[in-house]
Amino acid sequence: MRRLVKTPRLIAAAAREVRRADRGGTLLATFYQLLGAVAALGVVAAGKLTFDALLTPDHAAVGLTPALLLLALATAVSGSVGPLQTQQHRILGERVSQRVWDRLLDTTARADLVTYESTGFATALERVRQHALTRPFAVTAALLGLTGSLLGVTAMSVVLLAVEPLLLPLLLAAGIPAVLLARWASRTEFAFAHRLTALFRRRHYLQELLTQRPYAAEVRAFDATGPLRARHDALNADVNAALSKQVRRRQLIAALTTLGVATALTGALLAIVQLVQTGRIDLAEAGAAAIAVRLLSGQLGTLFGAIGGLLESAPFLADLERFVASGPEAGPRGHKHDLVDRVSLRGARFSYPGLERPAVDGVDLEIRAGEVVALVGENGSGKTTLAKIVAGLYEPDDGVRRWDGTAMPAPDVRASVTVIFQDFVRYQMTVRDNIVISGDGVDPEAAARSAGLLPTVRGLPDGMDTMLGRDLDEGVDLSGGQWQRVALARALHRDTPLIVLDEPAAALDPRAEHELFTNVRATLGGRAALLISHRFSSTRMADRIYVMDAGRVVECGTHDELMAAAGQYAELYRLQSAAYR
Ligand SMILES: Nc1ncnc2c1ncn2[C@@H]1O[C@H](COP(=O)(O)OP(=O)(O)OP(=O)(O)O)[C@@H](O)[C@H]1O
Repeated sequence: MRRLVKTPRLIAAAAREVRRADRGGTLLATFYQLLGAVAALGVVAAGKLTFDALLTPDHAAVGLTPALLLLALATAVSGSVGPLQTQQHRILGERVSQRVWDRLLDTTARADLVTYESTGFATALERVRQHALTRPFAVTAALLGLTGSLLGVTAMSVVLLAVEPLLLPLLLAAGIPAVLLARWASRTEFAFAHRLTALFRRRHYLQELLTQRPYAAEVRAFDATGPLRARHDALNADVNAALSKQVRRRQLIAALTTLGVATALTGALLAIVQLVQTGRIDLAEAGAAAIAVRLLSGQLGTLFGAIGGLLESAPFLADLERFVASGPEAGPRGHKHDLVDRVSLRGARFSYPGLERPAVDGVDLEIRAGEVVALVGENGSGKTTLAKIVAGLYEPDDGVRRWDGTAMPAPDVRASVTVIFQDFVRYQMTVRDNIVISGDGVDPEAAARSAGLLPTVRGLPDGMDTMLGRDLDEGVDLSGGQWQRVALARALHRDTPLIVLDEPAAALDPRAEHELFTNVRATLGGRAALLISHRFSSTRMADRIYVMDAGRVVECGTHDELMAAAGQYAELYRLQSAAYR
C-alpha cells in the first residue's frame, strides 16, 4: 500500500527532474505528443467525412476529394510525429541522465572515506549508477507517452461516446489487468536488478583485470588469463540463467497484457458489427467507430506501456532518492591552518565496520611543528589507519585529535594536511596537472625540483606539459620510481604544515632513496612530516619513531633510545640490517 502511495509522488518528482533538466526540450516533446493526439483525432474525423462522402454523398459535409486530402494530411502528420519524438527523446534523455549524474556525483563527493569504503555504499552506488544511465530515458519516454496517450484516449473516448457509449467501458476494462500486470513486472524487475548488481560488479572487475593496462603484465606473467576468463565465463552463465528467467517472466506478462487488449478490441469490433446489424448505427458511423476503436486500442497500449514504464522505474527512482538522501549534508569547505605547536592524538581508537579487533587501539601520538615523525611496525599493525586519523580522513571512535591544542573540525584538518598513500593515483593527465591537482600551492616547477623530478621532466617531449600514462592512449608512461616522484611533487606543491608520506620511497632506487631521506628536511622546507616506512635505514633520522603492533603503540623514542631499549624496534632493525651484511 505504501508503495502505491509513494509511486505518484516519485513520478511527480521524476517529472520535475525532466522539466528542470531541459525546459525547452520538454515543451517541444510535449508539443509533439499533442500534435500526435490531434492528428489521430484528425484521422478519425477525416475517416468519418470520407465514409459520409462515399456512402451518403447527399448528406456529406464535404466532398470526397477534400475528405481524402484531409485523411492523407492527418495520416502523414500522425505518422511523422513518431520519428520526430524519437530524436527529441534522445536529447531529453541525455539531459535528464546528466542531471541525475550531477546528483550522484554531488552525493559521492560529500561521502566521507569511511562511508565510501563500506561495501553497502559501493554496491548501492553501482546499482544506482547503472540505472541512472537508463532509467531517466524510460521515465522521460513514459511520462511523455502518458501525456500524449491520455489526450489520445480522451479524444477517442469522446468519439466513441458520441457513436455508442457502451463501447468505451468495454475497451477501458482491458486497462485493469494491464495495470496490475505492469505492477507485477515492476516488482520482478527491481528484485532482478538487486540480485544482478553483485554479479555485474564481479564480472566488471574480471573484465578490468583481463583488459586494463595496469594488470596486463602480471596477468600475462602468471598466465592467469585462462583461469580469470573461466571465472568470467562462469559469471556470464549465471547472468544468462538469471536473465533468461526474467525475460520469460516479462514475455509472459507482455503476452497477457496484449491478450487483454486484443480481447477488448475484438469485443468492441464485434459490438460494432452487432450495432450495424441491429440498425442502431449506420455504416459511416460504424466506419468511424472502427477507426476510433483501432486507434483507441493503440493509444491504450501506449498508455498502459507508459504506466508500466513508470511503475517499473518507480523503485529505481526511490533507490536513487534513498541513495542521494543517504549521503551526508554538504559540509563547509575546510580552511587551512598553520601549525604553531603540535598535532596530537590521545587515546585514539578506530575499528573498521564489521571487524571485531580495532585497527587502532588507544594510541597517543604527537607531531610538533617542523618535526619528522616516523611510524614503523609489521604489516597490518595499523600505521596507514593511524595516518588517516591524523589527516582527518577518519574520525576516531574514541579519543581526541587536537591541532595546536584544540579539537579542529575534520574538513579543516584535511585542508591543513597533505597525504600521499603508498598506492597513490597515477593521473592520466599532464605532469603539471598531476602536480597542481593537489590544490593551490607552491609553483609546480619548484615542487618538481624539490621532488627530484626535473631530470625526468627534461627528458619528456613537452616537459611539464607532457601527457602521462597510456590508459587514454596518448601519454608517455613513466617508471614506477618516476611516478613516485610525481606523487611526491604533488604532495610538496600543496604547501600544508604537515605531510603524511606513506612509503614514499617504495619504488625509488637506492641512490634516490638515500638522497630523499638525507635531504628530507630540506625537501620538506620546514613542514612537519609523518613518515611511514618499512625501511629502518630511512626512518632512523626521524625526531621520534613510533613502533606499532596490533593497533597499539608499543615503543616510542629516537633511533638511539629505541636501540638502547633493545625491544621490538631494535630486533626488527637488527634483522633488517643483518640482511645487508
Ligand atoms: N578499508 C579497510 N576496511 C577494512 N579493514 C581494513 C581497511 N584498511 C585496513 N584494514 C584492516 O586494518 C588493519 C590495519 O591496516 P593498516 O593498513 O592500517 O596496516 P598497516 O600497518 O598500514 O599495514 P602495511 O604495513 O601492510 O601497509 C589490517 O588488519 C587491515 O586488514
